[in-house]
Amino acid sequence: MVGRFDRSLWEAYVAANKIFSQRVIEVINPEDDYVWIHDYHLMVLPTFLRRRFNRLRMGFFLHSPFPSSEIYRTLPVREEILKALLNSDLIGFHTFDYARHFLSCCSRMLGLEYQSKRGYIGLEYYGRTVGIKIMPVGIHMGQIQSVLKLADKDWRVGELKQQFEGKTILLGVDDMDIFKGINLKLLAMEQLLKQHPKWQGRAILVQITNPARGRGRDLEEVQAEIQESCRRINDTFRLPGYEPVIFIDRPVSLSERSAYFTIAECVVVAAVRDGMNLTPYEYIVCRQGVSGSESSSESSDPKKSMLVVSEFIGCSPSLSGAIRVNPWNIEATAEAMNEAISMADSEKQLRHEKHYRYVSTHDVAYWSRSFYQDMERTCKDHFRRRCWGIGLSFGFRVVALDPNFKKLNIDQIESAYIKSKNRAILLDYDGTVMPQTTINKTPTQEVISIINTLCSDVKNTVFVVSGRGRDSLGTWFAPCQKLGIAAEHGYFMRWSVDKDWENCGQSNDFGWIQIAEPVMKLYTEATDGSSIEKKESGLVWHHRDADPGFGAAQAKELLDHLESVLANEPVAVKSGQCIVEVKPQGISKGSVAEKIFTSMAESGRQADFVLCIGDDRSDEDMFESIDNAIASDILTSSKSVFACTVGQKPSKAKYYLDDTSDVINMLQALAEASDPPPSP
Ligand SMILES: O=P(O)(O)OC[C@H]1O[C@H](O[C@H]2O[C@H](CO)[C@@H](O)[C@H](O)[C@H]2O)[C@H](O)[C@@H](O)[C@@H]1O
Repeated sequence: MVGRFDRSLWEAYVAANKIFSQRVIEVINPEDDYVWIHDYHLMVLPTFLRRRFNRLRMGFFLHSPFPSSEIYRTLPVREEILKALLNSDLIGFHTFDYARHFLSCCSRMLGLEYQSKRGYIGLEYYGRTVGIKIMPVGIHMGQIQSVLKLADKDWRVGELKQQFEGKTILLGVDDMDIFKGINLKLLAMEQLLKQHPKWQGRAILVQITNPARGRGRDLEEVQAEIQESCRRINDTFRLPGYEPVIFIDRPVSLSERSAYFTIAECVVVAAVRDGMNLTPYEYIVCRQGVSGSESSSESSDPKKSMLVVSEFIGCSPSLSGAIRVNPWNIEATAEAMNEAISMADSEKQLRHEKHYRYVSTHDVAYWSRSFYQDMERTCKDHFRRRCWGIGLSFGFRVVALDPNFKKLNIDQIESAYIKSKNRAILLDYDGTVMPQTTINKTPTQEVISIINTLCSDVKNTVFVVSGRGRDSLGTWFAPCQKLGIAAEHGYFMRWSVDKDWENCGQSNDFGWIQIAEPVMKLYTEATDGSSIEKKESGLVWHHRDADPGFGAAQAKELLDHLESVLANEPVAVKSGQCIVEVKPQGISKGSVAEKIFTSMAESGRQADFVLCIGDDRSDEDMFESIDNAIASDILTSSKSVFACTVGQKPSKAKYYLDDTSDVINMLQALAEASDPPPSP
């Protein structure tokens, strides 16, 4: 039966996490301590701790699988859990698959894209970079090695060797729960004896099963199935002095378990889901043995071990010498078991050596050191940044900003505006004065009126600087007679309606379109919802209407593809908001800004006030050009330079506004502070 979501259970879970947070808060020193939270029981704890301490250094490690977004998205509290985890600084997973599922949920449900920088994966979340760590946990080498030295283990090894003399032991060690695939393993054993009769009377499956920790009908059904399979297999294949399945369902100490590992030719894990599963690691270390142990298996003979492991468990990717199986495929698992126990000793030894090298170096101490180092790196700027918490309940998050990155204060810019005499006002279009989500891209009457008021102040030089084509911009802004327009990132420029368009391109060679267009078409055909926009000077591939994850992945691939095929062409390939664009070399919003500042300076009206505002990567070129213009004295360095990005994100701009409505409000304030047009 599929369980329904029960809100009261969720509330109890949240309440338990809250109580946990209160205890943690009592004991930590938030300035010095690192907090490392473990596993699914405490997934919303980061929010409770972050609410209390904005700058607390906090990591989270999930020891269980993170489901694929197709499953996760059915959860009624899906956003709450993701947002809570994102209040940590570093989120760890055992495998790339689990991390990939989490990242894809963040992309699909929260619209967050991850970036990989120099090998580290990070998610930008309100100015904080949340690190993603992929590192499977290891075992405690010291603990196992000390158990291996115990006399009672040696004694038990001796007993077992006697008991199973001449037999080949396949071993299973699992908890009794519904995910461990114990019955699938028994069915595979039965199949092995049928498919390969030579093992009848010789191969034994010893299945150690730790007593169940839970209860319920599902578990009872699984237990009944297991009992029935054991009975059937033994009734069918039993011989005098031979039981093919030995089922041990009592608590087994680590020392006794080690003895079983020592005598087993192969360990089989058939779990259908398991976060990690360290049984194979323990087995490998026990088969290696330690010097000082008396049991003969730990002689100086070459060591060997064999593993058959389910591909659905976290340790599977790290065990490259194991035979990996889909445990639901009984025949294939039986074949893998046969292959494992029939393999030549030399091959078993090589596989064992490879595994032992990995397991002994990647132990639990290595894992925790590595996580801690990544936490240190991820949190290194915590106390330098300005942080504040916003949002209620699970919407709570901390906004962190570089100390030099401030929200644009309207009073401050207005006062600088009033004091200045020559102003340069450069406005991006999409995402700045026009919301990205609006379908009708024609500017509103309000925008036209504000821009017209700004243009009619003789102190102002106002430009719309956009990636869009000159036809649409020219039509939309026809009522703004004095407005300058830079279209297609500045390939075309016009200083006012009564002036001609200038072509600023350095080359008329558009042969590259023959190369770029077929590549873009290929991606368009392969990516449902994507399209190509042809501009006069460039080509744009749009993926806003494609599946978010697939579109973003295809965009990365396309960018790479175009860069390589166009390497010798006079073009630049850039990505932007849901676009990949090819445009002529030397054309950028940065050069537009430079031209405007230079022209103003040359006409004796050097700008003493600059407002430059945009939201996208192409606008960063404008922000950068301001610094260059100051360095080359085209602009004077004064406090009246306002480079502003829309949305809080890493930027070369010193200021930000939250969204387009903030931009319009700010421009409205400047319009109100403007001088009226001179009387005719
Ligand atoms: O420089 P901007 O004014 O910010 O213009 C950049 C691009 O704007 C247009 O694309 C944007 O709007 C599309 C919807 O109409 C949207 O799907 C896309 O994601 C946005 O980036 C324009 O189509 C591009 O040519 C411009 O480069």
